[in-house]
Amino acid sequence: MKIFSAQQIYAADKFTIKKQEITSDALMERAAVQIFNWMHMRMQGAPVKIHLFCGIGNNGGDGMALARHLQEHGYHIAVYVVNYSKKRSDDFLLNLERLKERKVWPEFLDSGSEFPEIGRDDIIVDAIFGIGLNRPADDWVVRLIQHLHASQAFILSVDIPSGLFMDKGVQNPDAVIKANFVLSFQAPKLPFFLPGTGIYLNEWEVLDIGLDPEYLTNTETDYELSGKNEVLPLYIPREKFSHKGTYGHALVVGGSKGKIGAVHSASKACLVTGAGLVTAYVPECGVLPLQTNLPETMVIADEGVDVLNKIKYDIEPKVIAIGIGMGQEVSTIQAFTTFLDENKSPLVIDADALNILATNKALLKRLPKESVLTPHPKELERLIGKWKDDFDKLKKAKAFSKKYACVLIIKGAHSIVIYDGKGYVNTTGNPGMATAGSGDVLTGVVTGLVAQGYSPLKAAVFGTYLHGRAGDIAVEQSGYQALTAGDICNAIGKAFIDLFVIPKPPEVQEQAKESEQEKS
Ligand SMILES: NC(=O)C1=CN([C@@H]2O[C@H](COP(=O)(O)OP(=O)(O)OC[C@H]3O[C@@H](n4cnc5c(N)ncnc54)[C@H](O)[C@@H]3O)[C@@H](O)[C@H]2O)[C@H](O)CC1
Ligand SMILES: [K+]
Repeated sequence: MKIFSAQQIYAADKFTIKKQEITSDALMERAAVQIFNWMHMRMQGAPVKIHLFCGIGNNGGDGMALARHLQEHGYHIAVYVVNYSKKRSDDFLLNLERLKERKVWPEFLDSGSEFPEIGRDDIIVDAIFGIGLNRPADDWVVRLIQHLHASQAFILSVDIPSGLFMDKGVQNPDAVIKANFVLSFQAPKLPFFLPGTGIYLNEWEVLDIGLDPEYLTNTETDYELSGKNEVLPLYIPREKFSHKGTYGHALVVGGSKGKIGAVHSASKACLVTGAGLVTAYVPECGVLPLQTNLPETMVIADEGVDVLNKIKYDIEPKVIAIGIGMGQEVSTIQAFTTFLDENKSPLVIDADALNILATNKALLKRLPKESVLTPHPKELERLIGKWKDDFDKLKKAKAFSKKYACVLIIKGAHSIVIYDGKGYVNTTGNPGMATAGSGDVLTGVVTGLVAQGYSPLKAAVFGTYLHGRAGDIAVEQSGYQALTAGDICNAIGKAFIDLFVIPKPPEVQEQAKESEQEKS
């Protein structure tokens, strides 16, 4: 699914209005009807008080039009105009008039107003600012936002939580609505997925307001979401007459005394992702544990006993994962440098190899094109420098990926794969996966995919999805706290199978759950 910028959404509006020969208020009406239907289906006429806070732009216009539909269906509403500017949009004014025609008189709030009382069990509709926010909100609006939070009522935000910018981070946390739910038009917005801004919403859903498909299909976006629909076409089926050679030989280089487990996790993940052969290259101390615990992998011992000293082998791997548990001893740094000079295979680079690259930036030039780098936030900072906010981070990450022609996987709640000026935002995964070794498994999965012939970019996007999905499947058994990297690894097979499971409609899922409960 594409993630559009604010400018692209405005352009889509224009295009749609022209092509479908409709007025802009007809588009607003569609948006309002969609929200109304969503609410009506859930509330079924319940006599809960709904407070609608509407700005004076088109987001506020949506709120006004929604208020009209709620009123027509007998809902108990109170409408407020958050009067932060004299510059009202035409469609806001039109919908204000339509509301007045129905004898609904909104209360106008400004800097001198006493704010309305809101019950804990009431519902707040937040239509104060939409994607048009372009400067920080006035102090009194910030006070209003705090007042809404203090009520503890459920907050439903229209399009985007008010106070979030589309292209910059949060400067004043008090100036942003914390939404329980966001109903966003046509496509989700980038801030929903970034750590500094995503914390302002619990859940989101997209409502289709019928923007023109021609525009939506033909417009290239800087970001897109990677869900099941996007990754399924990447899947390469296994051939009947294939053999292990078909699926590539992967080499996993890393480990040091006390950190051999990292190589175990990555190698196992590589195997269960489908690589034909996996060889682990470790210091001598790693040979016995790996041979004992992971007999399906082959092991090559470095001349170093506790750390890597040479990185010499006589196989020709299709792909090499390097860095996990490797440490940064002087001899290891030297071995890694020599390795980069001689290496011809595609690379997946993680952990200590990233830290070595960060402190010796000249080495970055020696990476083969399309190397996959998998930094967590601290490793990323060492590579690209400090950032002002998430948007600045993405800009710097894109510049880095361009400069070194590499694929970056920025690990996080929504990992983002960066390549060739574009970001692929992952949709799978859960907080249980913030656990030791989880990243080693990701490295193994991506490596396993490259071994089988996936391009590095496809391997990064698909691998990140599979890794998260495996975590989601595993957490159902383990719970968040007890989830281990081993559980994620063991669920990778199920994540593949799940690609081909067609989700049942919600009511069927509900019935299945109920009959499960009855049985137990
Ligand atoms: N295709 C769609 O998705 C549609 C979305 N709709 C809704 O329209 C808004 C965007 O509307 P817009 O009028 O451009 O922006 P806002 O409602 O966010 O209004 C802000 C308004 O106020 C000015 N402004 C910005 N920041 C401040 C500030 N801090 N203080 C004071 N004033 C400010 C700014 O110049 C704007 O004029 C979108 O989110 C949807 O909700 C359409 O209804 C249908 C199509
Ligand atoms: K809003």
